[in-house]
Amino acid sequence: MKSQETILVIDFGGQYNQLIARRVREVNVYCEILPYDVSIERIIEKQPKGIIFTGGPSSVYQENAPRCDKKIFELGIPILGICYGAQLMAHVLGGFVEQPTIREYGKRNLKVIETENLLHSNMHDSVVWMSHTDYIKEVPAEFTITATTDTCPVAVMENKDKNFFGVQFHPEVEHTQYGRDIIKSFLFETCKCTGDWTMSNFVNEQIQLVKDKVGNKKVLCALSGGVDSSVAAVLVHRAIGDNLTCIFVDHGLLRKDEGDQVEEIFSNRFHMNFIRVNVQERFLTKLQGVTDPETKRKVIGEEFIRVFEDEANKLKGMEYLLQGTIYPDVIESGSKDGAVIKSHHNVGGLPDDVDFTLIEPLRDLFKDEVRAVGEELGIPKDIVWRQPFPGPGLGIRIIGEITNEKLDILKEADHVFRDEIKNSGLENEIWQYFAVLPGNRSVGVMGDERTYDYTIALRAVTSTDGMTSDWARIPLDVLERISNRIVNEVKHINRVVYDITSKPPSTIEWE
Ligand SMILES: Nc1ncnc2c1ncn2[C@@H]1O[C@H](COP(=O)(O)OP(=O)(O)OP(=O)(O)O)[C@@H](O)[C@H]1O
Ligand SMILES: O=c1[nH]c(=O)c2[nH+]cn([C@@H]3O[C@H](COP(=O)(O)O)[C@@H](O)[C@H]3O)c2[nH]1
Ligand SMILES: NC(=O)CC[C@H](N)C(=O)O
Ligand SMILES: [Mg+2]
Repeated sequence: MKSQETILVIDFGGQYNQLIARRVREVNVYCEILPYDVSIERIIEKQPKGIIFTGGPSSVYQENAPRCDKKIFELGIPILGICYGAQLMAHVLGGFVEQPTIREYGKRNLKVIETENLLHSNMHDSVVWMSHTDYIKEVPAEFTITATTDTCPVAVMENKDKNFFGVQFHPEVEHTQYGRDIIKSFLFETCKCTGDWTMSNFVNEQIQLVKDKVGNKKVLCALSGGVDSSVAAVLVHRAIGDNLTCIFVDHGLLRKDEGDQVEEIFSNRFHMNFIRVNVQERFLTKLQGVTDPETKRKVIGEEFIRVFEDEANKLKGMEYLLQGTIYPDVIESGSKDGAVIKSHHNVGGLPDDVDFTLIEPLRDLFKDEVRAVGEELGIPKDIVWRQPFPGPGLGIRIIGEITNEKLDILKEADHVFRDEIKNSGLENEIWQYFAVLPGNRSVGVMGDERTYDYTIALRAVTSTDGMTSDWARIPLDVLERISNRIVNEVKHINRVVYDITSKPPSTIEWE
């Protein structure tokens, strides 16, 4: 049972739901996102201090629009509705929502009529960010309108007695001038949160939870040497010591020399049971002829589990599987009514028949929070700040079929790229950087000869949590050096391109 103050974010399918969660957590208040049709019992069980309804693409007056249980308004818990969430609140409590002739997208000037709970006097007439078609025409009884815009008669509505608030704009996005203050005001003034979500509390609580759950039984840890699984392993090792055995799978889709480096670090620097399994051929055979990205992910996800099962059989008595799954893996693998962006091998890519009980202590955390836990646990900085590397590895950085030849080319090109980033001192400024082999060939000329060879795409992004990202502004002379070195040093590459798309609309990995 979690002891910290909890805010529930009820998901109506909005684009910014994760941002809402981040805004809450970054002021040290724990929150969880739940689907709109979550049962009222589940909500009560979580004992939330407050509830936030997200935006969403539907219109509340449509027959099959997503709605939550009406009883949510009878729990005596403060509710903040954002956009669709505000419209839903108005609709359910007896107001009126309809489609106007003018839509509102982008920045608007908020005119404050009354500075009640949500809007302190310093928020007068500020800029807010809107993204809606429908609007609240009439507020329910006992609600007052506290702010408007030129085109929106109800930009903020409040029922002070019940602590219900509706905002038509999006306080969670940066463009809303006082967005953070509005959310803070809801959390600290209205919900009376104190901000008790800290990483040291989290660590102690998780250690206790793992002890209670596992007792004297044995746990197998899927360890990649990456940030998430290293943090998960050290945390669980604190709880159960030598009953933990880490399995590192070398599936042949790792970067140049990575297998040896991980083995070296974990056998020498950490005092944990560590086993490296070399199953390069096994994975490549399974992946033969596979070109579809989702199929690749599922094949890799399944093979991971089969390898863990084989190892567990050898070791005997392993009931639990510890994975470094984090929140974005879960979100991107698809929520209810949300789209499946890509099946992360450790979540959506898992086979249905898994023999283990999973332990995933980091499942609710964003990447920057995982890093904070790592620091809290005293894990060396080079591991905590290592760039993320996906479990399916180079398998999802080779577009189309994976062959030994393509793997060798990609490993070399990626190595040059990383080496040059390091040489230019940009290592800590870029969140993630790697090479991709798109698999197409094009014509070039080298030493007066025609070539018909592969292209390498470079991908480098800045981000805080991997949920959104921008392409890194690598200086042109650095790019030039990288390109020169790759075409000179890596056989079968005659062209280098740089990916300049943000996420969204792209994703960080190409598959
Ligand atoms: N080669 C591997 N061997 C064993 N387990 C792995 C391997 N690759 C991934 N996993 C498991 O899958 C989980 C998810 O992989 P993911 O890459 O997201 O996390 P990570 O490797 O721990 O951290 P990072 O995101 O920093 O790379 C890992 O936490 C780990 O439990
Ligand atoms: O362990 C993982 N298993 C996966 O299947 C997977 N797919 C993407 N990633 C990593 O997640 C972050 C976001 O990636 P995308 O923008 O490509 O979805 C980036 O950091 C990616 O490297 C994965 N990690
Ligand atoms: N962003 C939203 O939540 C939009 C709500 C609703 N679909 C509208 O267009 O008004
Ligand atoms: Mg990884």
